[in-house]
Amino acid sequence: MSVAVLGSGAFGTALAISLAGNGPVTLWSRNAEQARHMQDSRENTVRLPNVTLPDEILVTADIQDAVASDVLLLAVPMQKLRAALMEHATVLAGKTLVACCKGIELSSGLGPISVIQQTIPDARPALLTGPSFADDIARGLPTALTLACADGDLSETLQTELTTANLRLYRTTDVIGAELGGALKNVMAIGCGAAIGAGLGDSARAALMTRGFAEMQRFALMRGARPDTLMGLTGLGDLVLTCSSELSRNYRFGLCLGRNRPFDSQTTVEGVATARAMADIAAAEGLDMPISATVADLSHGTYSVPQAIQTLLNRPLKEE
Ligand SMILES: NC(=O)C1=CN([C@@H]2O[C@H](COP(=O)(O)OP(=O)(O)OC[C@H]3O[C@@H](n4cnc5c(N)ncnc54)[C@H](OP(=O)(O)O)[C@@H]3O)[C@@H](O)[C@H]2O)C=CC1
Ligand SMILES: O=C(CO)COP(=O)(O)O
Repeated sequence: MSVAVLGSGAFGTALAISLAGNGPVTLWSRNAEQARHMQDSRENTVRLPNVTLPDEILVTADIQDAVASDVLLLAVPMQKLRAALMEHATVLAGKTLVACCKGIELSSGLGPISVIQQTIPDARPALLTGPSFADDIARGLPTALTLACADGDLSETLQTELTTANLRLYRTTDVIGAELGGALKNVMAIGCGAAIGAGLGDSARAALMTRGFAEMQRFALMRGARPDTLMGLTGLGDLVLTCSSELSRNYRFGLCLGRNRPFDSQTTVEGVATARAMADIAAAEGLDMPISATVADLSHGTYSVPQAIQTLLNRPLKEE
């Protein structure tokens, strides 16, 4: 089964490198100059420097080269997914499309699978998610991820085809749970980064992770996820990774908020839009999601860190 990756950012490049161990991979970039540079220099100097692209990877800016593959991995940021799909809707029709992004679309409140279903109705959608830093995957370090697909047969096929020497895939048919585990943990990572950045300590981080996880589960159940899905790689696993490592951009963004320092606006930080989406949906549904709402306000500059702390600590006491 041939594989192409659409989107040559950090994650798309890392996945292409890992999959190259299974055979030829096409890595598509929307930027022709960057594609040429990567193909010639065998390095993605912009998004994933200091890692060599194996010879099995063809980097191209010609979408026809990519859509000739059986399976297409979509490695673009969540808020860009719809535009990327719509731009190439004709050639993506009927394809197996595996979203690799983590987030909730702000304009619609939908996750990546639903966005694929809306834009390319006859595509066969799946999702690859879970705890993994692009750098780790690209360096061949062991990683375990979740492959989610509502079609059980396709789920098994993709699990087999996309597993590599260092990338072990588990499968689930709970696409809603898988989507939300990956999306919501980024919101909590921003909150944890802010707490550590502001010097609030590891105990505060543990409290935020635990109570944040309770919010993630509450939200996911409301949206129809299976109760156990978020206990796996896509929920708890990714929460632990992202809330505790400075390799995470969401966590680093939070650190800067906590330290009152600027953050590079060109860096992809999925949790900012997702926090807003999550807080708005929760408010409309009457769900109690204080950490998510606070992270949304903090990320968008409505709250300062001291205000955020006071808001969370001064709430009425309750049962756990
Ligand atoms: N990095 C990581 O460790 C991990 C990332 N992910 C997820 O993967 C997704 C992508 O993240 P990541 O690769 O790190 O992000 P990056 O910021 O490194 O790269 C994003 C890529 O998407 C491309 N892109 C943006 N908009 C479009 C579009 N409309 N059409 C085509 N390409 C587009 C960008 O192209 P250009 O350079 O031209 O702007 C860029 O190559 C995110 O949802 C993230 O949460 C998941 C697990 C790990
Ligand atoms: O999703 C990730 C780890 O699983 C990557 O996290 P960041 O997007 O915060 O860098």
